[in-house]
Amino acid sequence: MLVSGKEILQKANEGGYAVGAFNTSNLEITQAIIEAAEEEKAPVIIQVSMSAIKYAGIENIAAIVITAAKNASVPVALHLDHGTDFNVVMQCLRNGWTSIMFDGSKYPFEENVAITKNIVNIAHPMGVSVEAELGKIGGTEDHITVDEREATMTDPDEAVRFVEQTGVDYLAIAIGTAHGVYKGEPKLDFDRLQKIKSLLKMPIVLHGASGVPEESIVKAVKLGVNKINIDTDLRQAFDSAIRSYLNENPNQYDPRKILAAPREAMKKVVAQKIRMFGSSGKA
Ligand SMILES: O=C(CO)COP(=O)(O)O
Ligand SMILES: O=C[C@H](O)COP(=O)(O)O
Ligand SMILES: [Zn+2]
Ligand SMILES: [Zn+2]
Repeated sequence: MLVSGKEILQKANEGGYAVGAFNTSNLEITQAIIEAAEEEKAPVIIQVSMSAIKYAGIENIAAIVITAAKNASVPVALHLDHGTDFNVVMQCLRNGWTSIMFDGSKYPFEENVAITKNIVNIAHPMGVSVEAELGKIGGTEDHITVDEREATMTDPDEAVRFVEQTGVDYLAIAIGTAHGVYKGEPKLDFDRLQKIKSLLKMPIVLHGASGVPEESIVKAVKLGVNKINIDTDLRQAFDSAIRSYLNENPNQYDPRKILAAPREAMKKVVAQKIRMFGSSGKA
């Protein structure tokens, strides 16, 4: 069933577990996510970035995810990942998205508040939930020092003011994770997470969670993370499965046969993450 992001994440917050938010850009990734969630009897969030929307076409990807979500036996939300363009946010609202992230982290605080608040005012009457980002979650390839990374982390008091002024439903925070493939082991600022959760008590979102060791994920969930974003781990599962399939079957040219192996590999990763996040059996 297709539901709002808030419906899924409020329950996760009350129950002390996290829900996986997996990025899709096509049919096979969407099938892998939904099939794994159904087998695990878990709620799930399927998210589409602006570049994925550009790749697939907004109506195509909406039709794929919304149809699959409506037919699913578990709650599914369709979420815009890192929306930075007001017009794209409006297009998603018109095309049936049930959750929106407005990422205004590149703006000064007041400007981020103003744009986010405007989006909340439009989305909420439509039953659509809103995620915002405070602090900056960069990429692993951003060449910044540890001190610089620290300076981009979410300030707990600022987070309180931000949520009060915008009315967002969940907040993405920067506590040391980054998008993409980690070079070393990521160091998470758990004290900062604990402080933010104790002040806000709302669902907290962790971006850049691919490649973060299981014990850190489990600790982050215990301290109040309720939405965990995974993209890179699925891309890598797709990549290695399709390469080995084609190595072993060099004469295969049927796309359906070629894509079956990576779809299965991604499904296994999604199921394993769902169990790690504690949302198995929570549908
Ligand atoms: O945060 C993400 C999407 O918003 C995904 O992060 P990863 O690159 O670690 O998978
Ligand atoms: O946060 C970034 C996500 O992994 C989406 O990446 P993308 O913009 O390449 O689709
Ligand atoms: Zn961001
Ligand atoms: Zn992200």
